[in-house]
Amino acid sequence: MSKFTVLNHPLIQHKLTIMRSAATGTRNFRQAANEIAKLMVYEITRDLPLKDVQIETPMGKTTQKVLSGKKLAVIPILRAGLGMVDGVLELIPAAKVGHIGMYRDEKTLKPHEYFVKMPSDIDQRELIIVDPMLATGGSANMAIEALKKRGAKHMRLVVLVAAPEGVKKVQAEHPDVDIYAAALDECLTDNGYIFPGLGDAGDRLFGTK
Ligand SMILES: O=P(O)(O)OC[C@H]1O[C@H](OP(=O)(O)OP(=O)(O)O)[C@H](O)[C@@H]1O
Ligand SMILES: O=c1cc[nH]c(=O)[nH]1
Ligand SMILES: [Mg+2]
Repeated sequence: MSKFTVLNHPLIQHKLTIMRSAATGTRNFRQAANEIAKLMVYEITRDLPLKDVQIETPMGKTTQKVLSGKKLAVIPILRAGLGMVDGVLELIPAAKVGHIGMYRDEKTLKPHEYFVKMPSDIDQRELIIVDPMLATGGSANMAIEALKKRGAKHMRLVVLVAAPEGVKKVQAEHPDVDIYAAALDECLTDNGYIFPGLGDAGDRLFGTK
């Protein structure tokens, strides 16, 4: 079974409350999404491998640490996942970005894939899949499947708000994919929205309601 971790740093909780509030407009919603993504990536990259390098400071020679060059890629699930990409890239500016487009049918809640464009070497990269919402888990599962079909081997899923139903579904179908969330909410509503959640993340990020 994969790990499910809630990253509840006080700054993350504070910014998530801003996102949840119906009074928050597009600009502040978008800013908070990127800031939380950045804080979450800071937390989940604690285990990145380091290697020794010889450098020279103005005072003389020394051996110090740098990242060992593990290759990373950020994979936003469109549209709403785009709202987290800039935050991640602020900390990992050299990461490649692969896009996967999915929309959820409003009536059936079934996900539909409409776009996939990945870096050619995703089989050799550690993938960080980002999407603000993990509701039924259908979209995340289909995205992970699409990545595995293209050779991806190592990936983690980073979401802002998760519903228990979605966590259970991804863990059941993809026990190799660890999940990180800023919050685990109570439940899904009858029409498949997370409660208390933050509403429709894509619409709030892009002002399309
Ligand atoms: O866990 P699920 O039940 O599949 O729901 C979660 C999905 O729904 C939202 O996307 P949406 O379909 O609204 O597309 P959008 O990002 O274009 O708004 C969200 O960003 C997730 O991708
Ligand atoms: O609460 C939800 C569930 C799915 N997608 C969203 O944007 N919000
Ligand atoms: Mg949406």
